[in-house]
Amino acid sequence: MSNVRSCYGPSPSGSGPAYDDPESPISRSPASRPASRAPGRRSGEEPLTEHLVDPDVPRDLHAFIAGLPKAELHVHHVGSASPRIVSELAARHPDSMVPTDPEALVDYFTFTDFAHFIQVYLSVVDLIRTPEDVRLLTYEVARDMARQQVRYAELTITPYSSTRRGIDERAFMDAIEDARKTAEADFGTVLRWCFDIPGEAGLESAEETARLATDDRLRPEGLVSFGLGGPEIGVARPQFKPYFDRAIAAGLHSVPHAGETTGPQTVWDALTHLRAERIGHGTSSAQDPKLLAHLAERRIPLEVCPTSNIATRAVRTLDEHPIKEFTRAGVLVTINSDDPPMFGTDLNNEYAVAARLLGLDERGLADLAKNAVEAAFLDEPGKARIRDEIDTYTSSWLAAS
Ligand SMILES: O=C(O)c1cccc(C(=O)CC[C@H]2O[C@@H](n3cnc4c(=O)[nH]cnc43)[C@H](O)[C@@H]2O)c1
Ligand SMILES: [Zn+2]
Repeated sequence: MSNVRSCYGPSPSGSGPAYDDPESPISRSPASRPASRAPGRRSGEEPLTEHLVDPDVPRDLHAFIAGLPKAELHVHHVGSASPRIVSELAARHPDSMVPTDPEALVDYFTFTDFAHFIQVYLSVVDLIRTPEDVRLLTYEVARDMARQQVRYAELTITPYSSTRRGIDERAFMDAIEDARKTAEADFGTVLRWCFDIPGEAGLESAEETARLATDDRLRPEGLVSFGLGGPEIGVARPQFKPYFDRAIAAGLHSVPHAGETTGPQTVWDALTHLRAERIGHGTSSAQDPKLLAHLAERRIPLEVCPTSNIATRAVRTLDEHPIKEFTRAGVLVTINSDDPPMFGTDLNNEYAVAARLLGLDERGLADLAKNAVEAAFLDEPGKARIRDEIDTYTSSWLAAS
């Protein structure tokens, strides 16, 4: 059993904050809620997961993070399905093997290793069977993001997994686009897509993903990048070069996972063969000083997902996470949640983890949030808007302190 539990269980730090989604059937009692934040510091509704409070991070800093406008660059579509969404989908498809009982989900979302995580992940993929399921998932994920003050997110979607399960490709694209536009209008969160190849599914999946991403009749307006996910062991990056070449030629950015569960050579391969512009995880880059120097010099960002790395056992403990080595080497670090409910985290918690591991105060956290804006595949006016929001929020927070 992993020492990191799902959102229903103890915190990554082991101190036991439990999931407190106000809509969750197992919200904590008011008595167990964290003390209220300083009055007048932020407006709007409660953050989604105020429960995730690292005791080593000052409460005020948690409150600052909760209100900080953020961008997220590495977060999976199906992996973002909250217990509330999973329950709703499981109710629609009662023959599914995914438990609906929150207590059972605690164990279900506890992983022995990366392969086990993928096995569980695919059982949740099996819950997405109709275009309406796709629309519901996408829209509700945006709602959850907006509650964490996420202004912009690049959501990694694996269209192959849906089309091979029989969802019509046109209806799939319409569903994500409809959800994207409605969510932006309703919540103000801008969504963009990264279509990823599930590498372990072979070159057939690469062909299908490249086709869906580059066919002008299908390609959704919100698509900005092309990725490669799933297990890395035995799934060499260079074989995907022709598919990335096609995607890049069609104007998409290259953002493969690399160095999550294998060594730094995989990151080099992603850079050399797949022309990666950002690296998903890149955790093992820390083992290769030349690689770190290369990433820093070329300003190739790492999409760091600390809690994910513990949950899948890619890294043993948070204190052993190489994030500090990345920043020390001058690498542009962005903070992300990967598959937040499955890993018992959310983006706010990942910022709190980063604050602790990097010793950041409010200004440091604001800079971290701006790293994600810099690394985003968003136009300059869009970036400037979020940066201004971050600066205004931070200045008024500090002025009130
Ligand atoms: O959909 C299928 O039929 C299928 C068949 C064979 C293999 C696969 C996959 O390997 C799907 C993996 C899927 O996992 C996603 N994901 C989510 N979190 C992570 C992560 O931390 N690291 C790598 N991959 C992750 C990713 O989007 C893959 O496409 C599917
Ligand atoms: Zn990922």
